[in-house]
Amino acid sequence: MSEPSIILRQVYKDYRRDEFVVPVLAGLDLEVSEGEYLALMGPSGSGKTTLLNLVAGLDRATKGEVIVHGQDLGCLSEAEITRWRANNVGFIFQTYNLIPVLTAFENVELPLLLTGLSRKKRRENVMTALKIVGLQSREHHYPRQLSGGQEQRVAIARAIVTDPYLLVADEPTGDLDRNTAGEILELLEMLNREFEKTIVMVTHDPLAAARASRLLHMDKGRLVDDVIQDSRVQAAS
Ligand SMILES: Nc1ncnc2c1ncn2[C@@H]1O[C@H](COP(=O)(O)OP(=O)(O)OP(=O)(O)O)[C@@H](O)[C@H]1O
Repeated sequence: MSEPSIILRQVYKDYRRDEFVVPVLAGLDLEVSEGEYLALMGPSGSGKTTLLNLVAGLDRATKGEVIVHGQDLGCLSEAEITRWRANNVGFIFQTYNLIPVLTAFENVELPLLLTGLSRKKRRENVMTALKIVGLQSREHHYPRQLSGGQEQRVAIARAIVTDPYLLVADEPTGDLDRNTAGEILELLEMLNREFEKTIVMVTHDPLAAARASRLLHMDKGRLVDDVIQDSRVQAAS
């Protein structure tokens, strides 16, 4: 662990609905070190996804600072933050969000189409990512020809293909049975330990949370508990 590389200082987030203002985060402070694997838990509506979206540059704070990997996200224009996201963040969703008419290879290649990489280099990077998730033999398969667990693996390959600094995962095992969920969690843990990806994961699943190196509990937009889980492997088994 080194310098904090995600810093939230006095972060406020309100949503506006017509003339109503819904305050969700009210003065949140948080520091995450490079290489940490953070799980966010808490009741529905407590602000977990809101926090995840701010850290990933998908949404902006109403007030306060969000600094990720040395970049103050509040200083970036819309175009700059889109580019920043493409280079720095990999996204993993509960429902995989694969494009049904594209093969596994083409789905994983998508984020690389925004870069200036040659076709040959793109192919190399896609095959490396598919290999890391154990699906190099499924490159020509369409999402409907894959199991849920395999679809999530393809989605993870797509998230890592640009070699981002940060992976954000919103309920990554929410749609999977227990065994398949365990395999996906092992993969995330490997990406954290071996590839040193910083991970922020929202989850309702205590088994998933037990895999993380740090567990934050949120309630009503506040951080109410912050636990370093040194014994995460034992806790998960
Ligand atoms: N775009 C939006 N516009 C208005 N209100 C929103 C918006 N997004 C979220 N909210 C509100 O903000 C609050 C926090 O939502 P958030 O999705 O961050 O909670 P959560 O802890 O992730 O919940 P869950 O576990 O159910 O996914 C909720 O009351 C929600 O209704």
